Amino acid sequence: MVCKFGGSSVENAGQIEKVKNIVGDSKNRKYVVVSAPGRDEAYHQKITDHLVNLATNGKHLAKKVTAKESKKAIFDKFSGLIEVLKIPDEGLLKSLEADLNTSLEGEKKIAFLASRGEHYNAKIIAAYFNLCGIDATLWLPEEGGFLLSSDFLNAKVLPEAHVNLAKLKGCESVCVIPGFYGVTKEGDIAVLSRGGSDLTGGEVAYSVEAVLYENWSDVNGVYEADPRIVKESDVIPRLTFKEIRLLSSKGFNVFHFDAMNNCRKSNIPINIRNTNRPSFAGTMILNERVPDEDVVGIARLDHMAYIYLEKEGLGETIGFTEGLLSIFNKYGIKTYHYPTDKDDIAVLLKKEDLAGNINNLRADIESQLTPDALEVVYDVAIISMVGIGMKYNSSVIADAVWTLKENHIDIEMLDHGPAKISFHIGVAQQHADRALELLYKKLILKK
Ligand SMILES: Nc1ncnc2c1ncn2[C@@H]1O[C@H](COP(=O)(O)OP(=O)(O)O)[C@@H](O)[C@H]1O
Ligand SMILES: N[C@@H](CC(=O)OP(=O)(O)O)C(=O)O
Repeated sequence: MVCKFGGSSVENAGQIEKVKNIVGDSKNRKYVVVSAPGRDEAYHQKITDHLVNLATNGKHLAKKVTAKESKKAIFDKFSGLIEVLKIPDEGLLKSLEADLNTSLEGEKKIAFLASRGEHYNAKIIAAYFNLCGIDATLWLPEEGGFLLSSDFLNAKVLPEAHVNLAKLKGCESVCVIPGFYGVTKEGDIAVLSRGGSDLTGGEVAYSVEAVLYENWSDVNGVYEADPRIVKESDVIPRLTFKEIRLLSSKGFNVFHFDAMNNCRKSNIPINIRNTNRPSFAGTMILNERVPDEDVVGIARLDHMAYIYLEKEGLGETIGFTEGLLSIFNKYGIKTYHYPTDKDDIAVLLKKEDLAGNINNLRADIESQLTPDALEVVYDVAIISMVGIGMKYNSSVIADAVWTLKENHIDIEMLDHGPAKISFHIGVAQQHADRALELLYKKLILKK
């Protein structure tokens, strides 16, 4: 079994003790992937964010934490862990200090520093396991060869990484593996996208042909809707890979949406569980389940915008959509949906991605595609209903539309996913919380 423990599960000594108990509870928990500690005590920021803030000279954290303050927060976190867990220091803090003063520059510096949270946490956790009588071996990506592409801040896993990880198969002791980072063929440290320890866990599970990938966090499983907004929301016992991929790409931040790809191919189930409530079964993610309900989860993306274009016959012009998307690509802007019709198209994206880009983007679209009209609509929330049962009952779309109409909430956009297991409704951001609650009550709570 592979177990990944997220930042909240390894945030402080008390949490790390819970992790030790969970790992010690079953001999099958052989591969333990750990994140950087979650939030620090002084600023309540993730240690990874402090590390990026240090690397960017204080530009990363919005609430004006200086690079010096971040450095202190990182140092305090690790020295606190070493002290409370009674880890023999053996130069750990000296080596951390040296790393924090790296002479690297640019993206290499950001990636290297960002990786230090996982690096030092794994060292501390492996040492702590051994102190507590769990025979543990530390497997470092730079030594074992978790090989990544040279896109330093959003690296991709290379096939050789699987070959090297597979060497861990049959390992006698518990292998402690830092998540989120790896090494390029040139020997530089690179990181996966944010939340990437989930990805490391998935790659390990695939490589060692695990029977189960446990993903431990601070929630009882995947909830039907974000539990911070919809209080009545309950844990979903079973989800398919396709459903969780849709939900997590649309705002369910509990699990990285690319982390299940290899598990899905190899039919390795993923179990989302709570480190603070290990007796709860959590959510099981599988290739197949019985669709007892139409809508199983409702996700939401906030503060979106869409660019609306009108031009006669654009829907039938070969290459129009491709040309449009390549313009967004040029500015590094991620696009979400692009519903299209005979004479118009709308492209959904994050409002924040337009900041600083909108003038140039508009100029490029106007000169290259000569639209008759181009309008930008800001502050839209996209609510996504997902469930394999919808394939057999699309009348839930009518229920959703009627519920919003009855409550005087205008629909800005409606898009039915081609697999017929999702549909997306855009509403003004100001109505987002109410719309989510109303849709939850109508489509899920009615059960
Ligand atoms: N539908 C959902 N179900 C469960 N958690 C959700 C959902 N949507 C958003 N979340 C958030 O995801 C968080 C867990 O993911 P994450 O912050 O990555 O944890 P970790 O740091 O332990 O990896 C929860 O604390 C919760 O606030
Ligand atoms: N620490 C990294 C990687 C990660 O996966 O973290 P977490 O498990 O806390 O989401 C990040 O913050 O992006």
